[in-house]
Amino acid sequence: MADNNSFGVIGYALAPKKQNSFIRDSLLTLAKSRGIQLVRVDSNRSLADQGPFDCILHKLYGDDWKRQLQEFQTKNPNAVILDAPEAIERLHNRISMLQVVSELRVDDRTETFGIPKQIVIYDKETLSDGQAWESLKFPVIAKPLVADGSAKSHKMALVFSHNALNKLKPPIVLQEFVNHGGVIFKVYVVGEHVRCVKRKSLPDVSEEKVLGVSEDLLSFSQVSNLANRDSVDDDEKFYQMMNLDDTTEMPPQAFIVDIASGLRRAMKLNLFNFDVIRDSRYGNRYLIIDINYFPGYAKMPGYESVLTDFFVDLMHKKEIEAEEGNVANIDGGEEALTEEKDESVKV
Ligand SMILES: O=P(O)(O)O[C@@H]1[C@@H](OP(=O)(O)O)[C@H](OP(=O)(O)O)[C@H](O)[C@H](OP(=O)(O)O)[C@H]1OP(=O)(O)O
Ligand SMILES: Nc1ncnc2c1ncn2[C@@H]1O[C@H](COP(=O)(O)OP(=O)(O)O)[C@@H](O)[C@H]1O
Ligand SMILES: [Mg+2]
Ligand SMILES: [Mg+2]
Repeated sequence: MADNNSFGVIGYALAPKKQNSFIRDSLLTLAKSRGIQLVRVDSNRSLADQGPFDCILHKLYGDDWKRQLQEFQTKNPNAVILDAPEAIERLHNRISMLQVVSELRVDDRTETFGIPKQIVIYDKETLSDGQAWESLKFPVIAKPLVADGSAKSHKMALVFSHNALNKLKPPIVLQEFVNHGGVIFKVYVVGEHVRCVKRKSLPDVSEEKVLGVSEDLLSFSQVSNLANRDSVDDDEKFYQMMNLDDTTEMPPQAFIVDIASGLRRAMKLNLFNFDVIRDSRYGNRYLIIDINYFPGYAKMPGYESVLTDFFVDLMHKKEIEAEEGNVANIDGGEEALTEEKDESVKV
């Protein structure tokens, strides 16, 4: 329930692990000091029976949850759903996830970007049919087609030759492995805020290594996320483990911001991150390999103030839109509060 000092109540619906990592006292306290109350949605009760909420922050899956959000929105047309389930769903499939990158244009830069060459395989028969993968250069990374947050959806395999393909279980995406110096850039987006950090990635694979490997398939999972947040009590130590103490140059911030803004608008999402690698063959070519909805923001130093600023901003925009008599859902599209009057509050 809203108290007198509150100008915004945000209901959060998160899986227990996410709740533990994201909803920290430091976030609650800072948000509260700026008039934002974060209230847990009770998963044992219908969402529509709870509130009042100005906004729902969520990372839950399934038809039942989607129905609950719809029901809540019908009952509370002025509430903001962060983000729309239909927009999030695009990220649950590793092909549709990256399609949006191919459609994106960023002008006037010396850097270029794209996605690695990839194909999708739906069944075992296609896997044994050489024609399907003959245009791909090995090694390739086999990724589960579905990216639904399950442990299974993060299980990858580095495949050195086509002989190992029969060990894989479709539906999968086969994506060319691109040498990138063992460093990955993670770009966290919170509305208009964009923060790029570097993390450890898979090491480069040389031609000799490909020829010399005894195993033709190497399985791995969440390489860039090996330090367990819960096992590292000291924030400083944690950041040291996750962020590389090396000399790898960061990509130009303006370039990253352009891509982030383009993705935000195209996907109509406010809360996401994307993984970028720099192709070692060129030095100024960047490849986007993964996009995640509502990622581990708590790993971003100072996440409390970034998220609080975003919530405060959102409430202001909502207030203005309400005065104009034009409120419903927000999406990541367009600039804030544009002239056009459609049914959405824009951020
Ligand atoms: O939990 P964390 O902090 O490791 O966050 C995970 C993300 O790590 P990152 O912020 O990119 O380092 C992680 O990113 P990656 O896929 O590892 O690039 C996912 O976003 C993951 O969500 P899901 O399992 O795909 O639904 C995120 O997991 P959830 O907490 O959302 O389940
Ligand atoms: N095409 C690629 N070339 C080189 N390394 C890659 C490629 N795709 C993925 N990786 C490595 O594998 C890791 C996991 O892949 P990713 O697509 O990000 O899956 P997840 O959703 O589990 O994070 C990346 O963080 C990166 O280290
Ligand atoms: Mg990733
Ligand atoms: Mg991912």
